[in-house]
Amino acid sequence: MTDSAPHTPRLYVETLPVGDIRLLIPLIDSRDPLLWIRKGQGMAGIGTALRLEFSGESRIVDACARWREVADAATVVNPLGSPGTGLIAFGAFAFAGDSALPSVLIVPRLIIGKRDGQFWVTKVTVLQPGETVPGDHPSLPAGRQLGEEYRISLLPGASKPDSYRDAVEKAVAHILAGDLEKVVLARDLVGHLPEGADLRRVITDLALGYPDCWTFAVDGLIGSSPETLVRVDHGTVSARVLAGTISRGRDAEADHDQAVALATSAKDLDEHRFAVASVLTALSPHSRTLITSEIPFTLKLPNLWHLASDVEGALSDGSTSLDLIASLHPTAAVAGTPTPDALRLIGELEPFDRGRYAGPVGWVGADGDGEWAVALRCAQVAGNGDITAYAGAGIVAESQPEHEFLETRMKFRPIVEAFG
Ligand SMILES: C=C(O[C@@H]1C=C(C(=O)O)C=C[C@H]1O)C(=O)O
Repeated sequence: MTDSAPHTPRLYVETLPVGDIRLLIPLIDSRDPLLWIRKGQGMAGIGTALRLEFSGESRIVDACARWREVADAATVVNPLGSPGTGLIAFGAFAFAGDSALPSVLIVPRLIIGKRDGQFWVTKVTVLQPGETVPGDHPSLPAGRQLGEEYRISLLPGASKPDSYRDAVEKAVAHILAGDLEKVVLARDLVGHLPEGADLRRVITDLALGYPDCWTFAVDGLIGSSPETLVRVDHGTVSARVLAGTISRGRDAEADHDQAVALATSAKDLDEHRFAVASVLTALSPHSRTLITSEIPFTLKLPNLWHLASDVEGALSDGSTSLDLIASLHPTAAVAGTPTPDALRLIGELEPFDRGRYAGPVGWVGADGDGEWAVALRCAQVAGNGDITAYAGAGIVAESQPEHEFLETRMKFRPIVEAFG
């Protein structure tokens, strides 16, 4: 844990219901946006009341413990009690324990939320010694117009197209040799953000283009993910597992044929089976009532079809959403099977640090409830404006390098188009 604060800050958190908020994106910072929305609902954050950093293999477990201390020490005035109200932290965790990028939990100074016809503002104050109540109450900030339009091309980074195809070939050879069953290999694209560029433009494009996905912005990690790693809400747990992908068809008939081809593809069903099994194995110690359908369904996104399975259950051990992401990450949808062998091969074949790509991104509340997605279809924007986008594909025995390369190209589309 890199957060070395000797004491736990005392947060004073006050939520107030407010009138209709039409749009959240105009409210957030143009260069350091904090956001979590789906179908226009969710939370926006402004400023930083508290930033906790974690690293190493124990980064998620450390975050669980530290968050409990922070929540226990906080005074929360919250007349609403619904998800996202009161004290929350936005979070993004690195995929790997040896990543150079820290994992973070960020408590904003101001949180603005909308959900199921309810609108609220939460103000977070770090109390000074002796202080018991801050002077002022939460109030709605004014939105600001988006900055000028810009277009950025994202080009191959450390992983060039040919080296990606080679890596897939090597991975298939390992699988055929019996070293492992599945590995997810990613590649990267890079670009640079112009001085003064307003990231809310990219976020608006993602949110409008992919309304059914989680559009997120946390510590420079920006994207729109279709995959719910885990959601905890008053004792219930749910997840949406995705693995298995095919392109959309050119017209309605071809599109339908593509969905049928995906739903009957032995290769994709195999990939999917590994992913569902890894989620069930991770969640079953925490829930005795997990339900998932026998066969996956096809999920239609603007850029592709996925095989999907929803998992749901009642929590039997009071786990928080952070406890569960510690158990779940990394799933076979983004690492492979068996996990240790897949991680070793990723380290060997991917010529870059994944950073927070394919790690958990989301939010946690004071009671531990929260929503976490797998950070996919995303890019990390560094403080100096450097942009790195990532996309990967699950490799199994039947995988073909060119096919997997084209699959990553489809998965890059949301982020490439939002910047481009
Ligand atoms: C690895 C990614 O996606 C994951 C891999 C998938 C697959 O291999 O079919 C599908 C959805 C995701 O679980 C990515 O988008 O980068």
